This record gives sequence, C-alpha cells and structure tokens, in this order.
Amino acid sequence: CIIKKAQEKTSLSRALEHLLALLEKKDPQNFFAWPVTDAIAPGYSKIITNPMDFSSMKQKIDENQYTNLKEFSDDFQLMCENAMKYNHTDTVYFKASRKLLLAGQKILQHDKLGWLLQISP
Ligand SMILES: CC(=O)c1cc(-c2ccccc2)c2ncccn12
Repeated sequence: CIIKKAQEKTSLSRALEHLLALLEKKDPQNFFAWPVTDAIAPGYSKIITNPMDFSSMKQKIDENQYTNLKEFSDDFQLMCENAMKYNHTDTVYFKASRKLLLAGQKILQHDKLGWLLQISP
C-alpha cells in the first residue's frame, strides 16, 4: 500500500485554512461545500470546464498546491463564477454565488491581509 506522506503545514497553508473557514461561513446552505454533480445539475460537466468547490480548495491547501494568496483567491472567484455561468439569474444558486463572491472579496482584500500572511505576495 502507498502511504500518503503528510504534507508539512506551512505558515501559508495555516493562513489559507483560516481564510477558507471564513469563506465557508458565508455559505450557510453549503451549496459550495462539495463538487456539483451532473445528477443534481443536468449537463453541468459539459458547461463548466473548470469546476471548483470548497472541499477541493481544502485539498489543494493540504497538498500545498497554492503558492500565494492570489492563486487561492482565483479558485474562490472561479467557484462563484461557475455558479453564475451555469445557474440562471432567478435561481437560489445564482443569487447565493453573487452574495458569496461579494462577501469573499471583502475578506480577501489583499491590502487588509498583509499582516495575516507576512509572506511576500
Ligand atoms: C453551486 C451550484 O451551482 C449548485 C449547488 C447545488 C447544491 C444543491 C443542493 C445541495 C448542495 C449543492 C446545486 N444544485 C443544482 C444546481 C446547481 N447547484
């Protein structure tokens, strides 16, 4: 059996885990917690070529796949934009994604996070 090497926790991954927790709190219905399946969203995988969700972002943090805040923010933006692309404007999912994007952008404002990251951007 292949034993997965535990990735060491870097100060960046600890900071991103903290930010992820703040962002997840802005999605109380957990619409963005797990990958969207074609079962719940017909044709989703045909329309959305780069899917993203909070669980995938968590996995990328744990595997040290983010090297800076912008890469993390870009995945958050992708997740919200996917929902605004697939869902019509009059759906709970479109409305929730727009609200989540605005709330998340306030949290991720880089200028206010310098102290948290103390890491070159
Ligand atoms: C994020 C998104 O597009 C989404 C989440 C969900 C969702 C629904 C219930 C439970 C969890 C996610 C969904 N359902 C139908 C169409 C789209 N969605």
